[in-house]
Amino acid sequence: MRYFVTAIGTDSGKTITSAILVEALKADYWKPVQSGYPRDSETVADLVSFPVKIFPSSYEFAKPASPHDSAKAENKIIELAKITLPQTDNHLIIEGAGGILVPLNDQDFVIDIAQKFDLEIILVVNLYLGCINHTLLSVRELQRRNLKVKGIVFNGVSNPESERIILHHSGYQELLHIEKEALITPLIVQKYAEKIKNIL
Ligand SMILES: Nc1ncnc2c1ncn2[C@@H]1O[C@H](COP(=O)(O)OP(=O)(O)OP(=O)(O)O)[C@@H](O)[C@H]1O
Ligand SMILES: C[C@H](N)[C@H](N)CCCCCC(=O)O
Ligand SMILES: [Mg+2]
Repeated sequence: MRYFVTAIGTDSGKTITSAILVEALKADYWKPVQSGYPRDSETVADLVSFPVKIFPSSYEFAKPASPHDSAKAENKIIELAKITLPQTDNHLIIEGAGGILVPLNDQDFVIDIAQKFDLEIILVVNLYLGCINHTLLSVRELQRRNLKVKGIVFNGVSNPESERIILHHSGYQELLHIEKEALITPLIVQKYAEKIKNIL
């Protein structure tokens, strides 16, 4: 299995979701493009219960910004052609940066990485007032591109009517709901990994 974890924005819970998926599948992990610190690869390694294989990012930048901007700050340009899928016989969890249409450069977007490698998508939706619109716009773009979507991970304080209308209009299934936790720990990650593993 290879899943590309994307979201309706940044700070949505992609990294915690990725750690849960890595734990559930005992998968390898790859963040193709990383902007800012802490590095998500390190966070995932700290959150899982086993020595996860982490593939190096194709691009890493210091500035915590949109990748096209982080690259520019270092006088670099991200080239989609130079992003190559790590080869592994194991399951692989791939984490995007920010949301779907976050620019890599003046032509390409984060979601083009998933499209290039024909990866199945897991969409993280963090629940806030405004998330319905942001989710349905993201869904429109995923559908316009004919991308295969495994389902949605809801993150945060439950809002049953927001969740229902998102599932209704998207046609996607709910894979998991992550509650607002006081602290994200390896034990919490294991708890959610148990819940999601049979649906992956
Ligand atoms: N359900 C939750 N309960 C408590 N804290 C959470 C929860 N989900 C996310 N967080 C915290 O919110 C912050 C942002 O989450 P996370 O790093 O997973 O976002 P992201 O979508 O991966 O962001 P990026 O676009 O930078 O990769 C982190 O500090 C994380 O620990
Ligand atoms: C630095 C941050 N944590 C992410 N890695 C990148 C978020 C880019 C968001 C760009 C945008 O949508 O305006
Ligand atoms: Mg992240």
